[in-house]
Amino acid sequence: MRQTVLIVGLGLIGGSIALALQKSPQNWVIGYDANPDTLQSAKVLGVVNETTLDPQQAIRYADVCIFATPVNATLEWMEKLKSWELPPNLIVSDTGSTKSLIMDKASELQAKGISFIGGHPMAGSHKSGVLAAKPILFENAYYMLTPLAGENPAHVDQLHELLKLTNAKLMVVDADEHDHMTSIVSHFPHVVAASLVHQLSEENDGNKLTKQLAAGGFRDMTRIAASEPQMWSDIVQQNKKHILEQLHRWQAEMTRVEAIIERDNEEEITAFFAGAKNFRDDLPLTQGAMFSTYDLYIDVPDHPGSIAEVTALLAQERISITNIRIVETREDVFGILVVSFTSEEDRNRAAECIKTRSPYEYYIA
Ligand SMILES: NC(=O)c1ccc[n+]([C@@H]2O[C@H](COP(=O)([O-])OP(=O)(O)OC[C@H]3O[C@@H](n4cnc5c(N)ncnc54)[C@H](O)[C@@H]3O)[C@@H](O)[C@H]2O)c1
Ligand SMILES: O=C(O)C(=O)C[C@]1(C(=O)O)C=C[C@@H](O)C=C1
Repeated sequence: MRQTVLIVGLGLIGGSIALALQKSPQNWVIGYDANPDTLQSAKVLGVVNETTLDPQQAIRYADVCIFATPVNATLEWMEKLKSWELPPNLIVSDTGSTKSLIMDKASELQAKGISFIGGHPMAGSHKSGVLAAKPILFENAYYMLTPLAGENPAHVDQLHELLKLTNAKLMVVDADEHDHMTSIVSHFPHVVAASLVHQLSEENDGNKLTKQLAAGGFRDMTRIAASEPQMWSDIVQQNKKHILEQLHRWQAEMTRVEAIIERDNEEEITAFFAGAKNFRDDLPLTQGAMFSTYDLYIDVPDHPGSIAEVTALLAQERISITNIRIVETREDVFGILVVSFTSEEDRNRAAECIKTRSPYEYYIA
């Protein structure tokens, strides 16, 4: 079925959806963004088929409209829709990280005969903007849809079918349940990461050496503190109830940890870490293909050709690499080479190849 899709907000998420939808020649993607530079880049990079400066006009030709704007801006756009002239059978969706307030607003739209099906792909990055957009961002990630009771099932099916191009795992959930679940797996961790960075910043005021010592542990715990501030401000405002609930649980947890450390009982302290490790080891951490979990860390020396040597060995074994990057563990030392694969099997084969055919050490995180 030929479809015209209007995407409002062409950053990391809107741009990635636009690229994924263009995999089918049946889809024609029109893009709008409040930032003229983003709009220009989206056009030049082919992130969309066409751009518009007037979404109110462009929506008249759309079958589907997706808002991929920060969640407070999405509410504003939804309010505007009420007075716009819309085509019959238009399906409106969004990609927002919160769902309750957006679905409350969707009920107001439904009362006016506008079909709004909430959406949220559970993949992303601390990177933002159109330049970070990738068509594979959502591969294998969960993509939640939150249709209202009384939504036209044919519309849900149509949106589901369209979004299959993202290769995400689509599922339907209740909006409040969504906000509860995402508060612990996503929203509250962003608050904790930002607070840890604030804590380091204060410590660093006392001793400037402190931040130089931050290594892998601090980096891994705080990567998401580099995310887009406006986006997270909106999310925290919209999911205040559930985030505060998690924060109160965290305060109780810190009191519990404080008591464990005070008691100074080795067995109890080890059990505290072991309990967390056991649960963490079994987590089905699903991520977009861009951020594959099948990573191999290889300690390569800082001399020309060492990276080429590793990639050549893997190529000889016909093992495909999805990503390759260097992680800096220290400012003054050449980093660790992180090679990503699409499956555990490929990573195991690569590990065997590095072990038997190279002098380098490797580890799997
Ligand atoms: N970043 C993630 O990891 C992630 C993952 C899933 C869902 N989301 C959600 O998707 C949405 C977009 O996030 P993102 O990461 O793509 O952000 P982004 O900052 O990369 O992109 C947002 C885009 O929206 C544009 N914009 C801002 N206000 C606008 C407005 N009023 N009208 C039109 N355009 C406007 C910005 O110029 C920018 O290009 C947010 O609602 C976010 O909660 C983000
Ligand atoms: O990977 C990251 O950096 C993200 O923050 C992505 C992340 C998450 O918390 O997992 C962030 C917000 C979303 O709504 C979905 C995914």
